[in-house]
Amino acid sequence: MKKIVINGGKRISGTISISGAKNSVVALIPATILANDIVTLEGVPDISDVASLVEIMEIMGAKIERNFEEGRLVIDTRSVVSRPLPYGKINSLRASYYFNGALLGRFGQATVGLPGGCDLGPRPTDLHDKAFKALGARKIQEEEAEHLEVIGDSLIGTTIYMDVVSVGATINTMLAASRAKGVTIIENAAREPEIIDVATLLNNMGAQVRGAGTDIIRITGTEEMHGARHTVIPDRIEAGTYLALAAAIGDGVVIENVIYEHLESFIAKLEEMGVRLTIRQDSIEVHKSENLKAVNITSVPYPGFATDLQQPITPLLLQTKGRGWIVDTIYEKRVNHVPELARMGADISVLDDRILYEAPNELTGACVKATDLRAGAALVTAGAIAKGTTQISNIEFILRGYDHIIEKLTAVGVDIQLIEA
Ligand SMILES: CC(=O)N[C@H]1[C@@H](OP(=O)(O)OP(=O)(O)OC[C@H]2O[C@@H](n3ccc(=O)[nH]c3=O)[C@H](O)[C@@H]2O)O[C@H](CO)[C@@H](O)[C@@H]1O
Ligand SMILES: C=C(OP(=O)(O)O)C(=O)O
Repeated sequence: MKKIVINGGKRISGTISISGAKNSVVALIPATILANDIVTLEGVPDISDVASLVEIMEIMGAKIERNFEEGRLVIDTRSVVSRPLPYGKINSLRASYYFNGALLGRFGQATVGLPGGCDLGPRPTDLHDKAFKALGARKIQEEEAEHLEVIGDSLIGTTIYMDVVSVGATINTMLAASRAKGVTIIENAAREPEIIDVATLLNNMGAQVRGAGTDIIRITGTEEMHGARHTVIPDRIEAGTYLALAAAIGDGVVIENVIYEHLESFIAKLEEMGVRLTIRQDSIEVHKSENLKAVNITSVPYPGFATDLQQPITPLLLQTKGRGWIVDTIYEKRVNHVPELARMGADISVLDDRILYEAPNELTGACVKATDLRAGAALVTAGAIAKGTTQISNIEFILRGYDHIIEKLTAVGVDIQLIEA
């Protein structure tokens, strides 16, 4: 079993370069199935979610050349067949549900094991079902998988209103509708940058997706799609994680390969706290920041404060002065980092789905458990801030989404190691 060990309490400085976005690439890889051709993805992060998706794609018959050093995947989907994708690998990540939209679009049928991903409380998929049904597919629930099949000759475009803003359901609908007959309109669509990234790839593959990034997306289905080359956008969540770390213990840290506009609500909170930043074309410099103020955070759909960043920013909040709270309106049970931070000496608790904290806190190293991906990122940050040694177990969650985290943090002066325990 692997663990991360951090000897914390040291100041950091230098440059961290951000990798391609996990929450984009996990949709881009299944999207390549729609092409029946060769698609090259650049800027692919070396994370275990990508490794799992590559394995699943190979089981389906895709031929994949991977060069993780250069961040490139060349995916040939010409010999992909729609075979049942069982539980197991599929269940190791959430994004396996994008195979439903992609396989349904290309083959008119899909049998995919139930999705997994981090335990953030209930993670329903009723809106995905609603969209597939509206497009003319029926679902047969099997024991550990679901089977989808087109009822008539093909999927038929229609108007779909999303009752809740959902990244997953918006992307899955775009995937299936790209190969449907006629026009599909998604109303109340999610507006995350990852949705624009997926739409860009689909359009480069010959689809006609218009309006991605707004809450109305219009997809004109096409019979044929083809190969393309695409560079994944930078990971705004990885960037936010390291910006928060730099604000807590940095003596000048540059986070490069970022798109500032994707991080506006996060940066606004850092500025409200008093963090000193210089924003450049594609990098953000975090200066040594002192006397930070406690702030309140409410996570909401983009362009609001991202749910994925509420856990990674928590250790920084603990270094401010005052009282504050966090409410996650997307996943209200996303609070598993709280008891672990309390074990490190934080004055933090959960009351009625609201995280309450009082700062400043002197954190001390402890043995803690990463219960999910972003809780794990929060513990890495807390471990780097804390005095003494922190041992983090369950780190496979962290490796789902952070490319070369040990190397990147070592380079700026964090005393961090991966050990076999
Ligand atoms: C809007 C939002 O911030 N989405 C985040 C969500 O995406 P993810 O794709 O996991 O979740 P969705 O965006 O689909 O879900 C948003 C909300 O809609 C609800 N829902 C979703 C699908 C459905 O069929 N029915 C339903 O009720 C969910 O319970 C949740 O409360 O988690 C990802 C991983 O942490 C983040 O990267 C996304 O930014
Ligand atoms: C929880 C996350 O991912 P997933 O939806 O894949 O579990 C995340 O990226 O923070």
